[in-house]
Amino acid sequence: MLRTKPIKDVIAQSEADGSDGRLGLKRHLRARDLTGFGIGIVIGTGIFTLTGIEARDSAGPGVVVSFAIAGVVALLAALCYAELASSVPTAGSAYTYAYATMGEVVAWIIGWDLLLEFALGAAVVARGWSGYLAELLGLPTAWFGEEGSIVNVGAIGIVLLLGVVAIVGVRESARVTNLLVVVKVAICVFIVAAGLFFVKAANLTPFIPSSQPADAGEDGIKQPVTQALFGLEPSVFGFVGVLSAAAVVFFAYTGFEAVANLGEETRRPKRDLTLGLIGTLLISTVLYIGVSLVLVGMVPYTEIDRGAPIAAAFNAVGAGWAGVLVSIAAVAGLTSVILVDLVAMGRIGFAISRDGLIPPAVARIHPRWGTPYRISGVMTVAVALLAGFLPLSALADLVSIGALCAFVIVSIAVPILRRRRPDLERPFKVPFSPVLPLVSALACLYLMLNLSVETWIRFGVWMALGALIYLGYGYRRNRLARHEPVATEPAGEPTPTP
Ligand SMILES: NC(=[NH2+])NCCC[C@H](N)C(=O)O
Repeated sequence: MLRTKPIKDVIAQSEADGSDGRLGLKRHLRARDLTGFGIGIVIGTGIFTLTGIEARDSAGPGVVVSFAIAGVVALLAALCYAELASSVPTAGSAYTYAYATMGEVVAWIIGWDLLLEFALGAAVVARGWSGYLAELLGLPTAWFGEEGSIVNVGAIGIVLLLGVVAIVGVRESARVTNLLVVVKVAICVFIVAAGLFFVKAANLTPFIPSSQPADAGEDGIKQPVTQALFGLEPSVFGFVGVLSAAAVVFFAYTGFEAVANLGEETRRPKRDLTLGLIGTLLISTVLYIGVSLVLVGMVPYTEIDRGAPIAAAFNAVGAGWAGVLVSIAAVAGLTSVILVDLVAMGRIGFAISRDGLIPPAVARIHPRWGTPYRISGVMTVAVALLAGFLPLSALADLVSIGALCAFVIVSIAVPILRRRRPDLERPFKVPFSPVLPLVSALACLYLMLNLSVETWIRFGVWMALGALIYLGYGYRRNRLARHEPVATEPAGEPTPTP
């Protein structure tokens, strides 16, 4: 279980599989596309809905500080990702780094965790997408996400449609994503610029309302683990509220890691992955702080709308036309989130099955499209079913805990890889290692602990399921266990098993 996959094999494999002319993934992407993918997956439901809920219920105008805190933590993790991704550009990202540094069982945990994050990320956002679309076009909500309806046709439709785009090619996906990103970023900038005229200083005081007792849910399962552990009275507002809001709005930053899964499809991975990762985070942090500041400045926090806070804020100041623009941005934004989630999910599944921890037959790359079409196809259908039939709104926190868990491992992997393979070429290095990577790991862990008891329980159930699959299949059947070469076979044609 602790066996590691030698880093030279990882590199040889990603180079062989990724060179054009073979049946590998195709190298089409440039730094601009990577940043497009990054912003494509990052800016979405988080800023358009969570901002309102957390300002109203947990942090007040201090939600701006929550976004700043979450942004700094995400940036630290992105620096760690940048070091690993630029020195070992592989489709598996965190999963592969863990395989090379901490051993197979940790790698599997992370791989399984990432599948949760990306599949559920796509499904949760598809739900939100459907609701926004129905509102924008006045469609019958019974089919588009009304509470209690049996099937959500809109969510299924968008997932299948974008699944096809993801399978047909990474270049096609990049084009669609870039277009959507331009629309949503332009509208976000507009929101900030237009909203500034309506900001009232009075709305910003008190900036962090004083603390108040909170509803902890039945058996206290809705309160943050930190409060439950130390037996604190559940509370909101005050700095405690700002911190727990930071853990929730962290969702808005999740997904940037998808950039690191595109290393085998990038022309100059060593340079461009770093640019894509850090560029994505800087741009989104600035936009988030701007948008959230304008929102809490426009409306007293006690009157912020929970469903569509930004559009409602413009309505409240008599600029209802801006609300339409905001809805367009939300639909464009959510579309790109789902698309990039589906693209990345295929790459993670591909990397895991290439190693044989799930059946290797699904790792095959399509000869013309250059994408892992089988695994992407299977997982797209699974996501469509999840999005169509399960009540998902409560599961966004599960996406965040999945992301944070991966970030903890990736941060720890940085100093480990520096010791174990000191000679590895590192185009980008995290400054002040091991201090900064450790701070990053602890900060992510702390945010995890600020998520609710309920979320931890659900996460535990998913991980236990993963452990069963590993023991039942992956542990025995994978390539390292069977002493099969991992680097020499031409991609796309799995070695016939005797
Ligand atoms: N892989 C993921 N984490 N996907 C979900 C991304 C969600 C995105 N950050 C948003 O605010 O809408």
